[in-house]
Amino acid sequence: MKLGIVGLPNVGKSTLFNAITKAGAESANYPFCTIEPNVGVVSVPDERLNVLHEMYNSKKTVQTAIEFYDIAGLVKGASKGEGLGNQFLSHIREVASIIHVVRCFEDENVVHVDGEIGPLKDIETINLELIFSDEEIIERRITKTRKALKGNKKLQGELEILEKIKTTLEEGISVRAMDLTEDEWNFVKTLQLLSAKPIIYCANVSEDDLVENNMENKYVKEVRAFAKTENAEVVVISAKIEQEIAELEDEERDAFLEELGLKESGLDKLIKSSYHLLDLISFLTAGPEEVRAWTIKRGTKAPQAAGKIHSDIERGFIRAETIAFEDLKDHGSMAAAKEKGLVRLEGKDYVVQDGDVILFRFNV
Ligand SMILES: Nc1ncnc2c1ncn2[C@@H]1O[C@H](COP(=O)(O)OP(=O)(O)OP(=O)(O)O)[C@@H](O)[C@H]1O
Ligand SMILES: [Mg+2]
Repeated sequence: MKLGIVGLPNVGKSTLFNAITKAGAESANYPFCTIEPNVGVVSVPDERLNVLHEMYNSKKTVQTAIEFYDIAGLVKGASKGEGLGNQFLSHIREVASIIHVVRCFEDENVVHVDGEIGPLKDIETINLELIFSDEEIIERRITKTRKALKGNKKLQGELEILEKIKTTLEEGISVRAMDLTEDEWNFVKTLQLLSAKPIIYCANVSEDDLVENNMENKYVKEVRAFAKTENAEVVVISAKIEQEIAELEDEERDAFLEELGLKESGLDKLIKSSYHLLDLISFLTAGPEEVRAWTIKRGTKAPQAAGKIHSDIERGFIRAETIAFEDLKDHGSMAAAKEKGLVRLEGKDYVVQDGDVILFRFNV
């Protein structure tokens, strides 16, 4: 489950990556500084764990993690081999979701590959490369499906979706913006299209905009307007400041954030949003030894969730003693919540919800 950080050269991708992962990837003020993708594992902040940690007086807290890929800058013509060309399109193919960094800061000292700042044009440049690459895939697939259709009439439905996708791509619109049924999405997922990947637009603003303008400027507005057409989320950050913040110790960090008038760093917000973008949720386990968040796909049933902890628990699954985190928090302890009848005994068909605190009963 990886996210790829994508964008034009020199817009702040590696700076953001370093801030998120504290990894120290090379970032520099020249285009194509990054060639091979950097990979970083990032803990997902979860305040619920702090509450449980206090409640259980646990020895240890374990957060979940996701992986970020810092990909090389993409330029116009990449789908035809320009810049670093198909090589990084293939890196994008490997990730489940995309963080698209868009330059929204003015700084004469930082080169823009097109000579001027223009978020809409930048977004379009990147998206079109992904769209061109998808077009090739779709065309090949349509040819193949037409041939196979002669022997198998069932493929007619698929062909219709493929044609619909082709038309959308030809209009320069990403597949993720399409209005499709659940069945159609399930089919689309099998096609591995780049423009179908879920996306967050990450607007990278200057320090001044962060402090003085409440993270808004005319560029961010452009990004928001575009993102809306795809129902995509926008997260505003200042990568440069975030990198500075990331280098601080926890206490200094809190003080600095307060000084800037921020409740949480933009990064924490970005990481949380990224987690949801991957369609992941967390269930929690708690005890005196450890409190821990576990990652599952939304829609996972109790036994498979248990399998994340240990395959024996999945195999011998009896039931899941489950309580919603908020209920547990409101009552202060498991015993009090139990008394109020808030702990449910869930069976093998129960679909685990985000924030469920679970104790699995099993038998092997
Ligand atoms: N919010 C910001 N304000 C001002 N300068 C910034 C901001 N974010 C990044 N920069 C600067 O922009 C330059 C390019 O950053 P970075 O190397 O992270 O870009 P990149 O997108 O990874 O580029 P490449 O595609 O070449 O790898 C650096 O000098 C960095 O300090
Ligand atoms: Mg870079």
